[in-house]
Amino acid sequence: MTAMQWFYSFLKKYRNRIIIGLVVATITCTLAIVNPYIAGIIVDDVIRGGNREILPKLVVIMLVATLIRTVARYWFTISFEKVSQGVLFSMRDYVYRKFLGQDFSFYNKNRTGDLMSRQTGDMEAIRHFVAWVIYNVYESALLFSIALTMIFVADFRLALGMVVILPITAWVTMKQLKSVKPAFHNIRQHFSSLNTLVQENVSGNRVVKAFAKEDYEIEKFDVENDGYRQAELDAAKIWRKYVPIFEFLSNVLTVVLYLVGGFMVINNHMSMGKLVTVSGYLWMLNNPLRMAGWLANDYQRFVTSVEKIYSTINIEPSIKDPDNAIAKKRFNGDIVFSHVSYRVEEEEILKDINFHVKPGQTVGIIGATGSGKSTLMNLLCRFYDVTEGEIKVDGVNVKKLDLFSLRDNIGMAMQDVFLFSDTIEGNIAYGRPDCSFEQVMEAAKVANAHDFILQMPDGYDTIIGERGVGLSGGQKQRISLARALLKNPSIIILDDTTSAVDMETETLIQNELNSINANHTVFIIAHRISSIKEADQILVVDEGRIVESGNHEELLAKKGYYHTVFHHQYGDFDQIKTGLKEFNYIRNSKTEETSYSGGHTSIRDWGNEIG
Ligand SMILES: Nc1ncnc2c1ncn2[C@@H]1O[C@H](COP(=O)(O)OP(=O)(O)OP(=O)(O)O)[C@@H](O)[C@H]1O
Repeated sequence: MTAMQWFYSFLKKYRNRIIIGLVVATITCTLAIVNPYIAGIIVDDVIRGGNREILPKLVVIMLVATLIRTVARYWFTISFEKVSQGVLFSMRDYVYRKFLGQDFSFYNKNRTGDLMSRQTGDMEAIRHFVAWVIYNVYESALLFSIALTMIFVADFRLALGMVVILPITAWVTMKQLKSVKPAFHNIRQHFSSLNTLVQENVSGNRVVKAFAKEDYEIEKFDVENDGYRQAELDAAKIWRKYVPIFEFLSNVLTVVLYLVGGFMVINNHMSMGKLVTVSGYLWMLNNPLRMAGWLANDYQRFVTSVEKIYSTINIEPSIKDPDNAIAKKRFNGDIVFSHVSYRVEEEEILKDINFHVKPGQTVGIIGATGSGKSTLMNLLCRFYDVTEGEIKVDGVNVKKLDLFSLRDNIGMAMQDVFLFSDTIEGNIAYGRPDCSFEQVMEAAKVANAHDFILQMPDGYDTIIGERGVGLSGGQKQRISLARALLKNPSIIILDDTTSAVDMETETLIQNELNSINANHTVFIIAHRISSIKEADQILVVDEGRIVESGNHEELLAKKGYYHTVFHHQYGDFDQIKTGLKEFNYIRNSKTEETSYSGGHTSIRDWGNEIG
């Protein structure tokens, strides 16, 4: 399918309405011949022939024709506006769905500003084409043809003199269309870049301010802004060259008419009334010629926008539902990674990963930054596909599973927390909008968010900003955790979810999680050993490989990577033991309202205290 065929598929729905609109436009164009024609009769029969009694009748006909033209024109312009809005609505919806259906790779490659431009500026160019350009092109061509026919009827020699203009006009129009095309592509490119810059600066305004980079960003914006202005000027430079040509051609018509026509009237080859009639048709010839340049521009803008949108959405996502996809309401959470490797171009991100997680188990994943921990989970969720090996959930390769079913069974609290501009309740209930308020509260309690939410100005109804502005990092993480838990999924993925909360809160969250864990397979990605120590299985990832696995005690006994990290985080073990004894002594001798909640403090807390 070409870009134009794709566009036509939206227009098709309105074919009847467009045809009716064009029929009405035909009527208005045809009625345009009435007034000049009657003007000629008035000159020849009323003024020169003295037949005054027909004058009122002629005037009434002129008025009625004008009235019908005005009403009909109003009707069909509104009709085309409605069609354009309808086309735009369906197209915007389609493009939006396409965007949402795309995979992570699509969003890695496309800038947000570009995608925004497709949905705004490009859509507007299409709306303008449907609402205005279609009927104007039709009307111009029709008016021109009708006028030329009428002049032919009046006097074919005069008409032949005017026809000479036609091939020249067609040639100039084609030339303009061809030369403005790259200029409009350039404009769209600059518009997208400008959009991207504004979007990034608005989203990242805190970073800009924190680094006092306002001047730098303004300079960058000025460069883009100037680029956009220049692109518009370059395009204008091209099409402006053609405006005087069309203007000249339309004036040539006037000159030809009065020169040839006047000559014929003087030599009595044509009546004065006919010359008046023909000169009345002149605007019907001139206007289309003057409009030709503008219409060519608008058409080219429209073509560029359709091509841009189509090329953006005409990318098949590499991750999609397989044929005969297997869907399951609830998975047990049995997960097997078997010889899984993941490569991006030449870079091996994950290499020969093997592990088995039984339903209800908790798996801790630890490793240096950039070692591939999040990628493991991205593969499980099929945000990307493995390049080798396979991942099975409940014995079925994830590539054979229905994507919705797979992802609906996974509750993920991502490393990079994104909260919507909505109430806290709305954010937590995002995955289960039909849940009750009590369920929202329950999830918030497990995520240890309930208390701080109640302290917010409107509690659960507090509106939080686009990126959760107004909340601390730890608070955002806890809302994101509550959002993941509320789905009650069979698989929970917590990617660095408690990195920004204090140790005490983390302990509380872990205890709450432990109480609900039986029904869920849980993955906890963390840098702090404290977060994963209790896990049934801990995977130590280094440079894309699992270098160690086992539970906490087994890994310590191995005296490998995990052991080293443990000692980095907790210092000397014996010293910790002694320290813990002292700490417990101090704590027990304090009031019961010690800041460390009874029973939750462990070696790791102490380790961090002294660390
Ligand atoms: N789709 C991708 N395209 C290109 N590179 C990728 C892709 N996915 C992952 N990577 C790269 O793979 C490496 C591992 O990334 P990953 O996010 O899994 O690390 P991580 O262990 O979770 O790190 P951190 O602890 O900092 O979150 C990084 O170098 C990352 O840039």
